[in-house]
Amino acid sequence: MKLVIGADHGGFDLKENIKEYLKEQQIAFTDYGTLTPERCDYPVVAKKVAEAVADGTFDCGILICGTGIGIGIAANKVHGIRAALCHDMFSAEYSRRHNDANILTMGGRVIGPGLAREIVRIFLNTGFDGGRHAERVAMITKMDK
Ligand SMILES: O=C(CO)[C@H](O)[C@H](O)[C@H](O)COP(=O)(O)O
Repeated sequence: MKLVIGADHGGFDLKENIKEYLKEQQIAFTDYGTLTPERCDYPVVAKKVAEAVADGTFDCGILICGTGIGIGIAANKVHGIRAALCHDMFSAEYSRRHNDANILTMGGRVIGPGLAREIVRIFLNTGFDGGRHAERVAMITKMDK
């Protein structure tokens, strides 16, 4: 699985923490920034990460801003992206099982690293259920065009 991660300044600290977790778990990833805690614009990193997932460079992504909302709104503008804001484990599981989410978004000013790590673990280890959910996801993809 090829994974890309990105954040703005509001998600920087949580991104760094999640990177440590991924290293501990020996999960390879690429960091598309931001690489410092200086203020920056979340649509820029959202676009970079979302386009790289949409074109198949990566299988999935993790995007973090202050709330997880703005970066997810921006990512979902890219055709083929299903970015899901998850701040609990149930949502993380079902964003994969029912929505085939390909980007997880979280808010670094909303949740702590312990919960965020669990959310990442579930997101990365849960598959898509397919069936009726695939038909619904196809309807969403059609709306993209
Ligand atoms: O866009 C956001 C809200 O969805 C993010 O939380 C940003 O990180 C936040 O807006 C940044 O705000 P700041 O006042 O520039 O730090």
